[in-house]
Amino acid sequence: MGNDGYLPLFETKRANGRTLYRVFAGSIFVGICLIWSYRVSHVPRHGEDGRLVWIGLLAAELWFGFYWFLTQAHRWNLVYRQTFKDRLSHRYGNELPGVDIFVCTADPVIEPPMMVINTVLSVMAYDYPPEKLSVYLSDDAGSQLTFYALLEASQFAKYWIPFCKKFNVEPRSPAAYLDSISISDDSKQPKELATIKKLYEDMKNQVENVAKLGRLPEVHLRHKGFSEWDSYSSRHDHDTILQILIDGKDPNAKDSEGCVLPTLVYVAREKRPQYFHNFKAGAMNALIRVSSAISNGQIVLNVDCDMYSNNSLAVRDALCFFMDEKKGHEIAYVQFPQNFDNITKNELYSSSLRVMSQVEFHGLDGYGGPLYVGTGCFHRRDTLCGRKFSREIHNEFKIDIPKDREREETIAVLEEKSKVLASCTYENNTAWGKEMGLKYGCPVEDVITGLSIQCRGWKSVYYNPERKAFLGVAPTTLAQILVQHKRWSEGDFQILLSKYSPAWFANGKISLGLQLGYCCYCLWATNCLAVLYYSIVPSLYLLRGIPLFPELSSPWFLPFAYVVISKYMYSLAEYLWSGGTVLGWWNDQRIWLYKRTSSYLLGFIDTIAKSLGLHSDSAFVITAKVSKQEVYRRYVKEIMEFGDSSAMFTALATIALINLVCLIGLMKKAILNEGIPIIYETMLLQFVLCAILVLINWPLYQGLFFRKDNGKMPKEIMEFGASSSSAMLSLWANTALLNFTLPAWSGAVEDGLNHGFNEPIESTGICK
Ligand SMILES: O=c1ccn([C@@H]2O[C@H](COP(=O)(O)OP(=O)(O)O[C@H]3O[C@H](CO)[C@@H](O)[C@H](O)[C@H]3O)[C@@H](O)[C@H]2O)c(=O)[nH]1
Ligand SMILES: [Mn+2]
Repeated sequence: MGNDGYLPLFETKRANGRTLYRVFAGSIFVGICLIWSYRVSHVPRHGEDGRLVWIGLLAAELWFGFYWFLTQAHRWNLVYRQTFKDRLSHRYGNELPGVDIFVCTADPVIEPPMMVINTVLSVMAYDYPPEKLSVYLSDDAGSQLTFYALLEASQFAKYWIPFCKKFNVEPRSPAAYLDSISISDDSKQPKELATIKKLYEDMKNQVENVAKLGRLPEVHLRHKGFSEWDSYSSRHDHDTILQILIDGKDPNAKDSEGCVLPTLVYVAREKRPQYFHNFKAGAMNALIRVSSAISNGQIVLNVDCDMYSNNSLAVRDALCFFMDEKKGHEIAYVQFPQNFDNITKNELYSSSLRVMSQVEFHGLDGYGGPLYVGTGCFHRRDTLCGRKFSREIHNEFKIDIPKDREREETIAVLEEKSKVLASCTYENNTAWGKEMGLKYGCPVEDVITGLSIQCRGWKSVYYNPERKAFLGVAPTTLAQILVQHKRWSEGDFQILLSKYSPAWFANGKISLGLQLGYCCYCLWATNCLAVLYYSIVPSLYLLRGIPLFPELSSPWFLPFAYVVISKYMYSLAEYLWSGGTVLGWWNDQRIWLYKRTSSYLLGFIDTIAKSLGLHSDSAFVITAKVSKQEVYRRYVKEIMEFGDSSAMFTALATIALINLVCLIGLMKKAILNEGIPIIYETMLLQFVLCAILVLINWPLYQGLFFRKDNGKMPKEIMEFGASSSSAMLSLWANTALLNFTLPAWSGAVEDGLNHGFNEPIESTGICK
């Protein structure tokens, strides 16, 4: 309670142990400075072997040190939030603002309609006055199948919502709920459970049958909504399709218990080949306009079609922030973490974003608020539409409860009026996509939009309650995760170079901590250079016997050892605190490397090419939400999936092979020359680096050499990786260029080994 007796609707607590953490971080910083001093004071003289490479290492270490500094913005000032929903209910009762919920989908094959309608049903069943809830589904594929599924869902909702309320069901996605309970003949189970399950199964069978057949049976086509497809040519060329499936204001729209139902609307905005549609940002902006004509809720929740609501009270949680009388007026959006319900124990692809949601976002929250990450986020409608913050703003939720709930116009008129708002030309010569709504031109429309809102003076809040508010589908193959991270790293890097850059545009508009926090993500892509360098060059020099790090007996060894060991011990501890396992952390380190040497590399190249005008807007590759059974089985068993060919795999395979050859070459050399103690003394760090790179790449070697299943590395990658790594090695070894064929590769390896083994090395190497 405040001094004036005011009971806030939420409280904010700073994390314990911050001083301890800061002392620890300070000690690492000292270590980093010592590493830098070592590099600067030991540069080989002009003409000496390894001078250039040394300068490269200095650059890489300066980068790593600088980047480490940026990551401190995520850890320096963690805060945790707590809401008081009982106070909200007590103070406001049912006098709550309207909430419009936007669900986006874009492809009925990779985002199956059953998944989409489960998400829709879960948000329709929020514990919130239904007359104030409206759900909009944006379908960028304009798919009849998705529309049909939604139509079915609108019928099923009449039974599902009262069932949820009567039995206080959680989660309110029917699939997730029914999967979580076992249905038995047990008489203790209510008979309603069996009934609802049967209804759900019937609906599922119907939808899946229609999907299998690829067309709708005659009887279904009778619904007037399907006539909207009469003028439809393709998903890239059609009129706006808009159907109000449930009108919450219609006195006849009641559930099976006679209670009001939330409004439910299907929208496929107009698409024409000559108009660029701006992906999800375009879909969201169309929804903002359409919903303003139909329900105009003051709060907008946005979820991706795979992110079902796992906590029916989340709307009330969000309102505790917006409606707090003292601080609520500053808050533009409340972001919940992205959580997933298909994460395996040790997360082979590190797809849970665990540390980000358990640590980093709490850190950003301490500096003014988290990024907007596109899903699980509640916005004020007006801030999303470009409103600036001003001190005069006070809580101004208009809680009007219309006595007469009937509409002045007919649904048909309203539908026609709303269609115009979703047309291709509506945005011509307007501020939409620039100063209004979500921003266009960036593959991470969410982050850039959130940043611009914060730059207009608003704060945001990160709320990470114990019971997860949303659960989605994480990528289940290596290729998917790499492609997703390419999009993210590329988009974030574009933001850095854009006019909204957190580095300069945000100066003075948001706190320095938040600026650094944003830069940390915006510089993901740039990490590729230093990591590539570090994961190739020291190993090549190891093979040649040229030390690049201090010897074990040198005092300079200590800062290296200290920084590496303490940084990684801390990272392990952080991962475990965040709920992960030791093996999960190890997998996370692997994906850390893979992302940097493939996704970020391509993201970096594409962004540079784009800023030089060499290629146009980047596409939005939608993340698949279903996989073949066989692939899924491997995912559950945590067996890495390579399968299809991908340029990114080539980069990974090349690096893995180079390190393998270097390590084998070194071992051979050491054993034959009895040089192990010398390596230990002179090149321990380099050896450890190379050995860890080999160890961490183990699943990749398995995929390349040992696996027989369909998830193994494709042959082309094997060939290409082998030739590119042998080319690099042979260039390096200065021997004749090798043939780029597979059989020759073994020869290349042999050559590499022989070279390392036989040739005396000029500089301080061990083979002198
Ligand atoms: O043209 C498009 C492309 C995508 N989407 C929808 O956008 C959402 C996100 O797409 P997804 O492929 O699942 O991307 P993710 O990488 O999982 O998405 C994260 O990153 C995106 C930005 O890169 C954000 O838009 C998302 O909200 C965020 O969850 C999905 O619901 C799609 O249906 C559209 O509506 N129209
Ligand atoms: Mn997604």
